[in-house]
Amino acid sequence: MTGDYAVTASGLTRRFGALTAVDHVDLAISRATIHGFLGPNGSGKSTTIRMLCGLLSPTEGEATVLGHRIPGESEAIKRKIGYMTQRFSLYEDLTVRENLEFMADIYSLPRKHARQRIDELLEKYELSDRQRQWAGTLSGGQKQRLALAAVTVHEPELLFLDEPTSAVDPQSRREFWETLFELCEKGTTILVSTHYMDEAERCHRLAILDRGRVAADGAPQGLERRIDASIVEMETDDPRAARLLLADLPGVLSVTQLGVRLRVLLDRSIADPLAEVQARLFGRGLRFEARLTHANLEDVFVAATRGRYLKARA
Ligand SMILES: Nc1ncnc2c1ncn2[C@@H]1O[C@H](COP(=O)(O)OP(=O)(O)OP(=O)(O)O)[C@@H](O)[C@H]1O
Repeated sequence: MTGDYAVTASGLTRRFGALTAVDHVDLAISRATIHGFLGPNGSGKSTTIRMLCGLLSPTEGEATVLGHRIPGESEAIKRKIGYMTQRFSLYEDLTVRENLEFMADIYSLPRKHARQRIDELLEKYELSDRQRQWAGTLSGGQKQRLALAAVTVHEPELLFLDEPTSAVDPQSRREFWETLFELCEKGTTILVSTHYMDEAERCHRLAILDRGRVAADGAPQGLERRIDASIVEMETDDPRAARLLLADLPGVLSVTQLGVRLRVLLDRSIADPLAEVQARLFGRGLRFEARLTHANLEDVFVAATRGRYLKARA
């Protein structure tokens, strides 16, 4: 079975003292797909990735990465993967080219092959004319491109990208994702963590992590169809008052304001969510219009985490 999958995990768990950072996570990531990890700060995304890279030992559970077991075969895994962190892990006082040469050296690429590969990557990531510039002086988008070039010098079969787009602008994010799809089409498997819903939506499959557990797992469109909540969208002349009235209605998971519109998520157990919302607002001096609507990925995230994070922000 592991032949079909680049990564499998069963009951993968990591504790730090009393804290369970990753709590019995199961995974099956097909080869040549993009698999997303979506989750709030501290939900265990980085810790899971670090275990799968062989950098951190699990407290419990099992996993295979490209057919190798972790943690026992971590050394074999490290040669076949690329791992890019939020901070890009570049050597700021080396030049762009030296950063790539250093990585080629780590992976023992023969000198001639390394030179060709580095030229190819500099061209591909539009860094040829900056190859003698210190990496520390590059812009955020350029650093990101160099970091991706650096972790793909040895043409890894599997890429772990831990929030790779958190420090770059929307245009760079878009271009970065186009590159990920190109790599994926050529056979690379990618596991990417993100806080952005639009990025999560682009993954072939997605795991939503919450407090170390997989709270939902599947193709983004499937998750939207199978959501465990009802959604009422409404327009009102006093969104703030309506939001306050709805926030404590039993069964309401979250109320999000979008200009004059409100998006209300209610527990699936409520038989007639539209009637509940209307009953709460009637006779309160508000003008409003409400309707049931389809879920988007943010709704799935809120339902999977039972509104914990949006409610906390409201
Ligand atoms: N080495 C460590 N020692 C102690 N606690 C740790 C260690 N590494 C992570 N943790 C804790 O484990 C939990 C999960 O952290 P992790 O970095 O995996 O979350 P995350 O989902 O990647 O968060 P973010 O989105 O902020 O990067 C956090 O509470 C964190 O403080």
